[in-house]
Amino acid sequence: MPNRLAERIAALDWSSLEHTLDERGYAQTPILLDEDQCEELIGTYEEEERFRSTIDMARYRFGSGEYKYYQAPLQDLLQQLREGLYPGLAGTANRWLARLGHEPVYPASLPEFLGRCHAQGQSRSTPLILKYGAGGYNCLHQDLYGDVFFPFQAVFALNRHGTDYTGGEFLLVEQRPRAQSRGHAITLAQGAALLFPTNHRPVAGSRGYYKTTLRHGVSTVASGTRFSLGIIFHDAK
Ligand SMILES: O=C(O)CCC(=O)C(=O)O
Ligand SMILES: [Fe+2]
Repeated sequence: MPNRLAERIAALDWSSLEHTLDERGYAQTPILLDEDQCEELIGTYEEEERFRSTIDMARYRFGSGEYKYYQAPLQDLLQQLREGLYPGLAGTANRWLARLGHEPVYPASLPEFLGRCHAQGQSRSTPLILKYGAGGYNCLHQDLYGDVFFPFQAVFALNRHGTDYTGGEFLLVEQRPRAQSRGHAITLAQGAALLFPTNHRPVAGSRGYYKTTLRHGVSTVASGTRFSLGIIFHDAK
């Protein structure tokens, strides 16, 4: 059987994604995971041996809901997504560094980048699946798990907004220097990903680029159950 996920990843229009990332800071991909693949991933949720840890978000006051970090080695689907999305994002990560006056630091491939994480003692796998029931939410946060971090991450909607759940919009809040913050509420199609900055982004100002700080979260799920998949590229301490 042809590997359709690999084809869909290979067919991504990076010049358009890069343009959108540069202009808006975040970009949605077309549908990369079909319904069966989304269901397969949701199905892993109860298979405890696949995970290295389970977090009850209320316990840490992260929100209300639960998430689980997949144990390495990742299943093919997750490995393909993580490796396949990395190179296009690394180009933008390096371009953004240049805009802020820094040298490029992100290597071209995920294995090289993970090698750096591991050399810094960050070797715990970070891709995760999240589940929120009615009333669930995720407080605004950043996912930095050590000194080495990749400046983009991806989140996939695994089920259908409006059908499987209502509410539960993805939230991205951009804190501008000496100005009020701007919020974006985003609903993703099942199987599509949002690519967004983990930490900062450069914005064009009248005297060159300045840096804004981004945080993300999820608004309250009004009804149903919402599942999502987070692809974080750096490993954790
Ligand atoms: O459930 C969501 O959409 C947010 C997930 C999240 O915080 C992440 O992937 O880092
Ligand atoms: Fe997150």
